[in-house]
Amino acid sequence: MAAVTLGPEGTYSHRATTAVADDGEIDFRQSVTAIVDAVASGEYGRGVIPIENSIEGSVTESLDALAEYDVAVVREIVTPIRHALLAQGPEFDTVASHSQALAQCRSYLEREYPDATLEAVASTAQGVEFARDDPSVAGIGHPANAEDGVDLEVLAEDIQDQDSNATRFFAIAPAAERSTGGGKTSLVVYPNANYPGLLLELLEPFAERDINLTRVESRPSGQRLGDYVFHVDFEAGLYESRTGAAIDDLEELAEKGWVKRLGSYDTEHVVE
Ligand SMILES: O=C(O)C(=O)C[C@]1(C(=O)O)C=C[C@@H](O)C=C1
Repeated sequence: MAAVTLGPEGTYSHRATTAVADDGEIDFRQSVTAIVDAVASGEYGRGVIPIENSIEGSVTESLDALAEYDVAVVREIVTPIRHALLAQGPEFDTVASHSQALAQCRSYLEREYPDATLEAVASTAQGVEFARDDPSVAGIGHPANAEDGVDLEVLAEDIQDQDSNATRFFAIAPAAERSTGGGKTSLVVYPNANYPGLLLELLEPFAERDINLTRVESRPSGQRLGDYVFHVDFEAGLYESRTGAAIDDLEELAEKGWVKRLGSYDTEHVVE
């Protein structure tokens, strides 16, 4: 079953995908939304998208695409992210990378290259491609990208602002493959309401049943200012009766909006 992820070859998403692509066939898209769209339409059986980073937080395009498209989350992949600075030589004036990678190296870049122009591009691997084409550009990405094609110099390694830098990815599948088994579950809740205590009421169904929430993130609904969609992750499977009861309560609270079950899944830690 072919999988699709963020390209070109050599992105961190690509590395995470090799962990879950059964037959090794992997295609690439230039944006997370295009990946989710391709999986929702059934063009691909699997997709891998970045969700959250330990330094920079949510990948908001991914959260919004999960709220908008009908797909299932079938696995969570957590991988350490160790960035390198790659260029044809030390004389460059621009650093090109994914906005998440630039942000994860913010202190390093301000300290070592305060005058460099930072250019946000579609992915880390695309930034490295630009560096390969242009001596005035350096890329930030996985150090192994230096060896593909025309060699680049690895000017510095481990330039992320925290040694423990890690990113969480979701493997997604067409909605019909939604699983109820697995240790964690993700939901998206749109209450379409705003009153004192609403957020507290949304969290109570989990607290009452001793379900441990691992993340609550709000995103603008896009409908009007101050109106939010909530992404909720917790440690219980959809197959558990307590999860079903908690979701029943949520559906009642969100009677003017909706509750979307993204699926239950297990976590894989990929170390390179
Ligand atoms: O550009 C890449 O290599 C990606 O796979 C994207 C991405 C992200 O969006 O967070 C993935 C992992 C790292 O956190 C940096 C960038």
